[in-house]
Amino acid sequence: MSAATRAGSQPAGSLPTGAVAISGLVVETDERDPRALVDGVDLAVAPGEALGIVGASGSGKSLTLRAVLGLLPGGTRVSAGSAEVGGRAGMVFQDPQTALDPLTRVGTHLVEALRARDAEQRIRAGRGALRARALALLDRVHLPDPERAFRAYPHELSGGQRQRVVIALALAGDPDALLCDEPTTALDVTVQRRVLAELDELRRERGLTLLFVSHDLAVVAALCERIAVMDRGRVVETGTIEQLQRDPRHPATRALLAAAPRLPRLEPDGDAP
Ligand SMILES: Nc1ncnc2c1ncn2[C@@H]1O[C@H](COP(=O)(O)OP(=O)(O)OP(=O)(O)O)[C@@H](O)[C@H]1O
Repeated sequence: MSAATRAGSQPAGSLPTGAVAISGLVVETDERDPRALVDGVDLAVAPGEALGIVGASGSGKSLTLRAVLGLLPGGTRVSAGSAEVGGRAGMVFQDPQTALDPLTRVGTHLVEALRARDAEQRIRAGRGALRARALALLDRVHLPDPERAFRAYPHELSGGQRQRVVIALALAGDPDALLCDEPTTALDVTVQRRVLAELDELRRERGLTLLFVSHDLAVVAALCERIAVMDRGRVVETGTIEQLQRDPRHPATRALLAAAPRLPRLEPDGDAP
């Protein structure tokens, strides 16, 4: 999907492929007496960079990410500034249930996504070729039995497997940037670590830009070289995890550090629970 949300009059599409640019972004409630939910956010992500947005619940992380995708929820709107991504964006959200139609087999989801991407490039592949590409994607995200997963309905897979399917689905669109909103929050800690390792590997392999939202500083620190801390609709501090740990300046940063005393490293082991 190519996504751009803008309130200004600049021409779209001038960003380098994979770059994300958020500039003076204000998201308000869509009321006569509007309230600012995101209040002047500036963030730039270079192609191939991983930026984490971390903050307490309600700080405006999801709305910022959704503004980049042009997918703000009803009742909210961009009232100033802009948020855009250069090239195609793939998204991975918290709840695989919402990304996967329960009545549609995993293979069908993937084949449709691949066909849509082909159509953008005016390519028409046959069923067999699409199926082979779908199976390769399921294999790529380390699903233990791609053939079985291809035939399965979403509820027939574990939570970790479903989230891998969602990642495969995002990859089917051949994204330049991957935008993730709490993609592992619903998973238990071991599975969470493996899915994060998977995202990290994909990112390095494909040179993907990553914009990753979480309330959990440990998760963001494991994956992202730069971290933006949000509080009440604003970015209050930005830095590497080392900088934030050494010299946290904002109370919101200190609170997040206190909630994540141990900052884990990723430990990929190839297993797919
Ligand atoms: N559709 C909506 N209409 C009105 N207010 C909304 C809407 N969606 C979100 N908000 C409000 O905007 C603020 C920011 O929400 P957002 O979802 O971006 O927070 P968040 O940091 O992602 O939190 P969480 O970690 O809980 O998802 C919150 O106060 C929330 O209540």
